[in-house]
Amino acid sequence: MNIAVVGLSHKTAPVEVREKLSIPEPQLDAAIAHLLSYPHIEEVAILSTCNRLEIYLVATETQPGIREVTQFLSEKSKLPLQQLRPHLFTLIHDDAIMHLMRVAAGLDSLVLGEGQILSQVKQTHKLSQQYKGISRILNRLFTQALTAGKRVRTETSIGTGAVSISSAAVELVQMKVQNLSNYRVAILGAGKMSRLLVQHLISKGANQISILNRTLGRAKELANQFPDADLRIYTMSEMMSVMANSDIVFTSTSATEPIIDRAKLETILTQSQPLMLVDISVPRNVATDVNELAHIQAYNVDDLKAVVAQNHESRRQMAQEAEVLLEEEVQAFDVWWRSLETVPVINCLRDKIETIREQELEKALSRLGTEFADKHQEVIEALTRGIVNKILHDPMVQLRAQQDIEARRRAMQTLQTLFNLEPEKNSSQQYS
Ligand SMILES: NC(=O)c1ccc[n+]([C@@H]2O[C@H](COP(=O)([O-])OP(=O)(O)OC[C@H]3O[C@@H](n4cnc5c(N)ncnc54)[C@H](OP(=O)(O)O)[C@@H]3O)[C@@H](O)[C@H]2O)c1
Repeated sequence: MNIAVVGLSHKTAPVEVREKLSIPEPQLDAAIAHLLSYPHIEEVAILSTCNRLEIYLVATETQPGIREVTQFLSEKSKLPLQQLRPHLFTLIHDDAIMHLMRVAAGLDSLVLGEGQILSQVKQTHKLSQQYKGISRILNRLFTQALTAGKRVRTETSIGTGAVSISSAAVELVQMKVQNLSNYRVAILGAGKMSRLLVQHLISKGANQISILNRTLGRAKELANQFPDADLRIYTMSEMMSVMANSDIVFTSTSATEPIIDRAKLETILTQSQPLMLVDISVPRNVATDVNELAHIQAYNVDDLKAVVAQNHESRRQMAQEAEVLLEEEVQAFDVWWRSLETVPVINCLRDKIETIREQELEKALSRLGTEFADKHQEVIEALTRGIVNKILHDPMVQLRAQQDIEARRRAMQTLQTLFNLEPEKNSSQQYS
C-alpha cells in the first residue's frame, strides 16, 4: 500500500495542455468512480485548478496504480501517452505527501503564497469525501495538509499581502498601460477571481469598470461589495457592445469553451481599434486566433510568469520559513502512517480478548440463572466491556505512539508471543 500523486502543473505543462485535463466540478463524481474501478486504486482525490490537475491515490501496488492513473489521463485528454508523458510528474509516498503540503501552503503556486489554493484543496477534500473517493489514508493526508496550509498562512509572513492570479493580472496590465484611470475596463465573470480583479483594479486607480456576467444577480452582488466604486453591470448578452467600448477586457469565467474569438471581435472592432485581452481562465475563455488581429494584445495565465518572477524573488525567504513548518506536518503524518502497521496486531488482540469476554460472560450468566440475567445483563455487559477497554487502553496507546520502528516491531512481536496471536499474514508489511 502506498500514496502517490500523478499530475501536471504550470511548472510542467503549458495552458493548452492543462486545459485539456481540467476536470470541472460536475464531472468529478464520474471521474472518481472511473478511477476507483481500476484494480490497483484504493483511494483517490482529484485536485483540478487553473494551475494544476493532480490525482492523489492510495495504490495496493504502486507502479500498476500509477499506470492506471496515467492511462486515465491520456483517455481524458485524448492525448496519446507519448505526447502527455513529458508533461506529467509522478511522486511517491514521502515526496507525494510533502508535495500536497507545499501545494496547500501556496508554495507550489504560480503566484508564490497565494491563498486561493488552500480553499481549492479544502474543496477537493470535501468533494472526494462526498463522492467516496477517499477513506482513511487520504482523508488523514488532506486533513494534515489543510492544517499545514493554515499554519503557513497564520504563522509565517508568506500569507501577508493580497497576492493572487488576479493581482498578477492587474499588475501585468499596469506595466503595459501605466495609468489605469485613463482606460475603460470590462470584466467577464463575477466569481471569486473577478472579485479580486475588481479589488486590485480599484486599488490601482481604475475607475471605469464594467462587470458582465451570465446571471445579473451575481454581478449585482459583486458590485454591492464595492459601494464606493461606480461599477457598471451587464449580462453576457451585452458582451459585444460593452467590449466594443472597452480598452481592456479581463476574462475569468468557468466556461469550458472560448467565449471570445477572432470572428466575434471582427464584428465589433474597427481595423485600427486596439484592445487588450487578459484571460485568467483555464480552460481559456479567449481563442488563440484573436492574435491574428493586428491591434489585439492578448495574454493568458502563462503570460503572468514574467510578472510573478519578481514576486518570487522577494517571497523566497518567507517560503523558507514555511518549509520548516511543513516538515513538522509531514513528520506528524508519518508518525500516524507508521502507526498503521500496528493495526492488525491490535485488532487481533482485541478480537481475542473480546471472544474471551463473551464466552466468560455467557458462562457466568447461565450460572446466575435467567431471572438474574434478564434483570442485570446490561450492567454486567457494561462492566466487563469497561474492564477490557481500560486494560487494553494503555498498551494500545503505547504501541501506536512508539516512534522507533524497531522498538515498535519488538513490542508487536512480544504481544503476539505472549497472547499467542496470529494477525493476518504479511499485514505488518502492508503499509511500508
Ligand atoms: N479560483 C482561483 O484561484 C483561480 C485562479 C486562477 C484562475 N482561475 C480561473 O478563473 C476562472 C474563474 O474562476 P473562479 O474561481 O472565479 O470561479 P467561480 O467563482 O466559480 O465563478 C465562475 C464564473 O464563471 C461564470 N460562468 C460559468 N460558466 C459559464 C459559461 N458557460 N459562460 C459564461 N460564464 C460562465 C459564472 O457565472 P454565473 O454567476 O452566471 O454562474 C461565474 O461568474 C476559472 O477558469 C478558473 O480556472 C481561478
